[in-house]
Amino acid sequence: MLAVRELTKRYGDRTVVDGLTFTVEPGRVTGFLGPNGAGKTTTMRVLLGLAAATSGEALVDGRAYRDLPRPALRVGAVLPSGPAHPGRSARAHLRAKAASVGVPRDRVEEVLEQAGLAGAAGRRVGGYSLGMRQRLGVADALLGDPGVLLFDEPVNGLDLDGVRWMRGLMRRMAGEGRTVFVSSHLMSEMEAVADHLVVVGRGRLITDAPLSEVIGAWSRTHVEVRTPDTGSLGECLAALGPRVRVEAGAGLLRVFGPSAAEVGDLAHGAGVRVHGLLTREASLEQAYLELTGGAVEFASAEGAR
Ligand SMILES: Nc1ncnc2c1ncn2[C@@H]1O[C@H](COP(=O)(O)OP(=O)(O)OP(=O)(O)O)[C@@H](O)[C@H]1O
Repeated sequence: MLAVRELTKRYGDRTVVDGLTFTVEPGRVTGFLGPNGAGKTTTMRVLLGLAAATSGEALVDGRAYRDLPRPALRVGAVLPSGPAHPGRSARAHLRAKAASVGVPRDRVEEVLEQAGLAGAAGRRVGGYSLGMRQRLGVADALLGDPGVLLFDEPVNGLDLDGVRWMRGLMRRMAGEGRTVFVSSHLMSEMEAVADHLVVVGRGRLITDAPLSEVIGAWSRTHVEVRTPDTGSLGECLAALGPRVRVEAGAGLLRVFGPSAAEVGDLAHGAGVRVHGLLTREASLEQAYLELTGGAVEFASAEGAR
């Protein structure tokens, strides 16, 4: 289990994590979601003892990382930097680590197998593809058979096979009762893998809730209509009464309530030209945009509009 309590991290006069409190429970995949620069990596680094908290605490199984006896047996992390020296083979790297953390040598072959790297284990890591380096990161994290696993943007740079494999691995690890905490800014990825979400923006907690609850509360299936005559169609829709809600944009209406067929028929009946009609299902992406709209640190001018 992970517990972050009132965690604050400052770099100079910049507060990048700001009084963050949440727990990550075992037996499920918890997604750690937030815009670029929201403080996800920093929080993970504090949990892993790689950065010091300015105040508050970040605990693994009730203790700060530095106070964990044999931490590699408690917590494993898959980080974007990857674990190994490029001149070494994966096997040599893992054997050295096994010796230093007191894990039997046989375990190296097991984790190489689990990570799908057995066939390439004798090759220099410097020649590995990004996907193979990610797999080595997984083998490294699993070496001590830890109950807690952290993944920082684990599918970055992976091909479809790699993405599916990584998803399966995270689900399996949670199914075995481990604590699985995974950061990402990829909505589709989180929707596919997470049971629970911790969403942050500008270092602060935005929400901590089951995935289904986040989608249910912050996103609704609706119909998107592109029309050069938003005014007339908007009026027809408003006449349908309170079961219909309409949001207007430039040449675009978002219609909550009726189906796409109803909206299309209504437009046809009213002689309004429609250039596009699309059902947008409730999704994490929609929910996330609602939730984090005000918290994006590096928005493009287009995004900000
Ligand atoms: N060592 C450091 N010194 C100074 N500033 C830092 C340091 N590490 C991170 N930051 C800043 O802290 C902020 C939060 O960064 P962090 O990497 O934790 O965010 P993130 O949520 O993981 O974002 P991303 O999705 O872009 O990785 C960023 O603005 C970053 O520039």
